[in-house]
Amino acid sequence: QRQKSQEKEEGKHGPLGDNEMARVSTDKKQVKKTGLVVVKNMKIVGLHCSSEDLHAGKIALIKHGSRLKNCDLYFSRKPCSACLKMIVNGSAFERQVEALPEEMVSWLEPSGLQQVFQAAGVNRISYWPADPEISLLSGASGSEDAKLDAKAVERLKSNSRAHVCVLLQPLVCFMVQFVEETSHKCDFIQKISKTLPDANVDFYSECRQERVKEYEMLFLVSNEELHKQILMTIGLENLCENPYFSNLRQNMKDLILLLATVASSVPNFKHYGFYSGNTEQINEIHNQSLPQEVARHCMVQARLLAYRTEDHKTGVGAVIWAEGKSRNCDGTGAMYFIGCGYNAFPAGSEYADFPNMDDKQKDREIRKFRYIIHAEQNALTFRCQEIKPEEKSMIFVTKCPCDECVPLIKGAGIKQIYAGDVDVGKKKADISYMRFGELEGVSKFTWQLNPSGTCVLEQNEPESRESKYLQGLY
Ligand SMILES: Nc1ccn([C@@H]2O[C@H](COP(=O)(O)OP(=O)(O)OP(=O)(O)O)[C@@H](O)[C@H]2O)c(=O)n1
Repeated sequence: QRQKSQEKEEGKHGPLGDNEMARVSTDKKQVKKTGLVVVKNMKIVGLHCSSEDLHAGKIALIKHGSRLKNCDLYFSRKPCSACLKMIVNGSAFERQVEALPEEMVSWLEPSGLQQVFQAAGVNRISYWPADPEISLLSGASGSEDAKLDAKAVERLKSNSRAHVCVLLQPLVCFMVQFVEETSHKCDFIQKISKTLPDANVDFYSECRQERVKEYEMLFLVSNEELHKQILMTIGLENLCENPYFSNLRQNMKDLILLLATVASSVPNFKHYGFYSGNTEQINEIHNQSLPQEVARHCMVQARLLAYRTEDHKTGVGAVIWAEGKSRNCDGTGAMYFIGCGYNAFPAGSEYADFPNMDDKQKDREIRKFRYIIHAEQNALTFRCQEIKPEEKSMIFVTKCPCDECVPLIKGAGIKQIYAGDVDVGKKKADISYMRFGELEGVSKFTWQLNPSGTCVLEQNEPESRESKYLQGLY
């Protein structure tokens, strides 16, 4: 197909010259996948990824437009000049207006000023301090274009109101250890150990090692000298001296280890995945589950969120995605982010505003359960997009939805639930999990061994379907 459209193009404009072709192909190679999180008032309002045609920053502009005003953007690579110039565009406007004499400002009012402020840009742009979006890794010393781009980025940065920075704090003490222990004990790993008691006990550590390698490849410049050169080119020469450089590398490695640990709690192991027990259900196109790799990825997002919990004992995370009717410009394909949440006391409450005892506490009045907002409830409350009844929307929850949440999820029009079912059918002291098993009209995909005995992905997922999604999610 690509060849055909290329021929068509050539018919219109004449074939591309050799130089032009070479430029196009190096351009493609230089643009590495970039992830981007858009945050407004401490709330995630967008999760994007670069696609074949567009960088993540441009996608955010297309999707949010002037709603990017006052947002914080978190990039997995330093954005290139083409993205940055658009993103800081509005902020420069605001600065100009601030500098205008008072008479001129009033002259601009009412409609003129309003327009200027509507165009105003983002607050802060943070990026991961490794290889930038226009890769400097293509040659030992980086290609000329990439270096020029890095210079342009610096220039745009120093002339913009938006604060462009690296945010990489050391993890709190014992964080990795805590995450490892909790990941090891999470419902997904527990289910494998229960259903396959003689599975290699070390499968969890093996998965973790694999993930660490994978993420180091993605996020770390393995050669330290090369990393220093990159930092120097992207204007971070002050981080190249020790102890700053070694601290930076250590913080990056710790975070990679933490991500890999969380990811290995939803492991790619044997034929485990999110499956529906009801085979009739999976035959209907609308109810088809996502490719396993994508479902696992979204569940890892939910697992990460669970660490923000305000519950002393159990963290739960939930993420809602929807699939539009057609593939759009985002690297996440037709899938787009709706909202996310974790279990916590009502937003804005202070420490000790509410009781926080668990069900072991005899006095029922000081137990937490009447006050804690469940992860699914927060995801629904703080969603940034509407849930459209005609679209396939899905929620990923790290724990089985309880009786309070099941009717909410169904009532909100969510079509699919991905969850664990370890507690299903249980009536605990304060929370019951009876309704999930009986729930109808919403497809349920629970973490289990593939009931059909073979790997569904190999059996009937054409490769294109898997890659259609995966393209964007990493
Ligand atoms: N689908 C769910 C299920 C539970 N939770 C949260 O998970 C925590 C613990 O739930 P659970 O372990 O099922 O309840 P209990 O065993 O009663 O918890 P505890 O022993 O801590 O009282 C609670 O904060 C609850 O709000 C949630 O957010 N979403």
